[in-house]
Amino acid sequence: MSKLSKKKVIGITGSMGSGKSEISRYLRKKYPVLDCDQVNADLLKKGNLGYQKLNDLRIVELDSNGQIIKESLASYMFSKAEHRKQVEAILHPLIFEQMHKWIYEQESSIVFVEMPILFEISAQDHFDSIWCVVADLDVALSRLQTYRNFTREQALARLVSQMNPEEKMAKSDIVLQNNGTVEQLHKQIEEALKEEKVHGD
Ligand SMILES: CC(C)(COP(=O)(O)OP(=O)(O)OC[C@H]1O[C@@H](n2cnc3c(N)ncnc32)[C@H](O)[C@@H]1O)[C@@H](O)C(=O)NCCC(=O)NCCS
Ligand SMILES: Nc1ncnc2c1ncn2[C@@H]1O[C@H](COP(=O)(O)OP(=O)(O)OP(=O)(O)O)[C@@H](O)[C@H]1O
Repeated sequence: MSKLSKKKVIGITGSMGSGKSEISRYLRKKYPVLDCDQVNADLLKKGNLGYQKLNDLRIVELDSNGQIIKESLASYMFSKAEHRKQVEAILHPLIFEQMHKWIYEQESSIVFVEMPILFEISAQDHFDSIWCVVADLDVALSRLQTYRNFTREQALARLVSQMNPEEKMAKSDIVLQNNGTVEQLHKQIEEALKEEKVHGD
């Protein structure tokens, strides 16, 4: 049980393009799932706290509507490790604040939080159990190029700044393999849910 609530809080992590969103989409039929990328996207919207803090530092480019141009923030962040740390130090505390507020508000006894860089930012203590989804690098790159309009170079720049899948697997409670079909992934999710229930509260 989470130290913060009487709910079982399960983190879903994995590298970019590994299949986290597909897992979340499936779980949402029965459980509340929070997407931390979405939380971050909301914080970056014009006028919100993340927007204000980054805009005050003049490190973001704005479009004609005054919204942050994500591509320019991404190239700033992923071009230099210290830039990434600077932006993360601003956004991560805000993301955690939103996450805890959301967990508190849920009525379900099991909730899920999709957090792509959970291990990179040592967020393990926020979760009772951690699921990691992995796909081979070539499989993930090809899915990102086909479905998400990334170039190979853009996808690789983010992937190299993330922890390697072997290390993530070793630190996780449950590993889901996603090199096969979506149906094969769904079967593994059902098995993982059974395991979580056996290990109970
Ligand atoms: C770089 C930004 C502007 C890109 O925005 P965009 O809408 O294109 O992508 P989105 O936010 O959906 O992220 C897509 C993927 O990029 C990767 N990514 C995002 N932030 C990071 C990061 N700090 N380190 C490594 N990879 C990252 C993750 O795999 C993530 O799932 C945005 O991700 C951002 O502001 N990141 C900093 C905040 C953060 O660390 N977010 C992760 C939340 S756990
Ligand atoms: N087993 C699969 N077979 C075919 N396509 C898949 C499979 N799993 C996921 N996909 C597709 O691959 C793309 C990447 O998967 P998904 O969005 O779930 O990954 P992700 O880990 O959430 O990525 P990101 O970190 O970029 O958000 C999506 O378009 C998704 O529909």
